[in-house]
Amino acid sequence: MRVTISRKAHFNAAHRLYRKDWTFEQNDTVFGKCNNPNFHGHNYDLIVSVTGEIDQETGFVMDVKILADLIKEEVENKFDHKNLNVDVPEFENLNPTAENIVVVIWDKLRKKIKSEFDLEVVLYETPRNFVTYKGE
Ligand SMILES: Nc1nc2c(c(=O)[nH]1)N=C([C@H](O)[C@H](O)COP(=O)(O)OP(=O)(O)OP(=O)(O)O)CN2
Ligand SMILES: [Zn+2]
Repeated sequence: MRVTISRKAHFNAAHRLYRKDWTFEQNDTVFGKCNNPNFHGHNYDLIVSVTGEIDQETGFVMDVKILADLIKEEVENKFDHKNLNVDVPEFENLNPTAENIVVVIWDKLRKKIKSEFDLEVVLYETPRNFVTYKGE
């Protein structure tokens, strides 16, 4: 019997969507206002879901406090109030789109969560735009 537990989290970050190897005009055509050289920000919301068997002794799939601390350490402390392009090494040469951000977050968490658990991350870039990654 596999059950999913989920934890919501939040971070605020700035970014610019562009490719360093394209001209400003090329970037403007593809990324529009998101190519603003002065960056812009989002209030990102995150839902991290872990699926696994219920431990018969504890009744937990995983202690949600452990999951919350992990998200704080691996995501919030590294991304909150940061400029993703400038401050976060993973995006030095990777465009910080919602798609790329969710994969970076999933990779960070996957390394810290036991392989017996499935992991899914949903990232809201705006209240209406969100992406999902589960390692497939
Ligand atoms: N596939 C993607 N498309 C877009 C991404 C992305 O990460 N993946 N990102 C952006 C920009 O980051 C942009 O800043 C999004 O903001 P905005 O267009 O203002 O967001 P909304 O759609 O929620 O705003 P509306 O008011 O509904 O226009 C763009 N595209
Ligand atoms: Zn944006």
